[in-house]
Amino acid sequence: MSEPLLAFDNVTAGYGNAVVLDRMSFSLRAGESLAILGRNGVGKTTTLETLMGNTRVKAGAIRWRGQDITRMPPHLRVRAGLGWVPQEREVFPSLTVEENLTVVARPGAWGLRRVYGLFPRLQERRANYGNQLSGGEQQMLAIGRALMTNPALLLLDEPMEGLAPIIVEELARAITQLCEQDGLPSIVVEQHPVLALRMTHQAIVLERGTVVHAGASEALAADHALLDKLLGVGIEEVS
Ligand SMILES: Nc1ncnc2c1ncn2[C@@H]1O[C@H](COP(=O)(O)OP(=O)(O)OP(=O)(O)O)[C@@H](O)[C@H]1O
Repeated sequence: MSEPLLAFDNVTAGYGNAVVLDRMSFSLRAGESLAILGRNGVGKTTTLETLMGNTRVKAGAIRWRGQDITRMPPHLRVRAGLGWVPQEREVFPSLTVEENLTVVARPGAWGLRRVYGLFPRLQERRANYGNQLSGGEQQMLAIGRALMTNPALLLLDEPMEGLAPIIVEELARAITQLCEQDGLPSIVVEQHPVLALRMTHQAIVLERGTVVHAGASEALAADHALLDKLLGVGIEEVS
């Protein structure tokens, strides 16, 4: 089998002396999307932070496109193709939508026109400032901005958090389109398993910083008893 796009190999990592990830292993193949699920505080965000180089790795290795990036500084990881959409969105408030997008642009297939095609709402709001946007629009802008860097992998940390159901649907459609039609792999950290499993090919479930389940998203979504066991999701919530 060919080398995975991304692999965590027994990664132990945390903040200072605190260990959050405990010998974590998982991999992602090219063209696939992965959901990272788990209850509060199990290390989902820390997994993305570790991938971006923002934690202290004590043991194990991270390989990206065949290269060991375990010790690579964060800015070089961005240059190597990791596109990070932080949970806080971090839209620049005093720049317009269009400026927010163009300020980070790097050459590649993604440009303004394509981002506006994915999120027509951003085009309508292109002259508005970051601080004039709704939460949903900010999230679209955060994703659009990551796309403008022309990443090879998109990392989304709880993209739906706090958003109205209609916006959640719009974002879910866009994220699914990115992977299915545009062939852009993604990792989605989500509190809501049903939504995350719908948008992804593969899923891992974490408990106390380690992977306790790995498999196809569709299979996990259909196994209500397993979902309940792993995540405490009642059957009524998954139907
Ligand atoms: N910057 C930090 N410094 C120290 N400890 C941290 C830091 N960020 C997170 N932690 C701790 O790491 C553990 C895992 O947190 P993390 O945010 O990765 O979990 P999560 O699964 O994403 O949770 P949630 O769904 O609540 O966001 C928690 O115990 C948290 O308190």
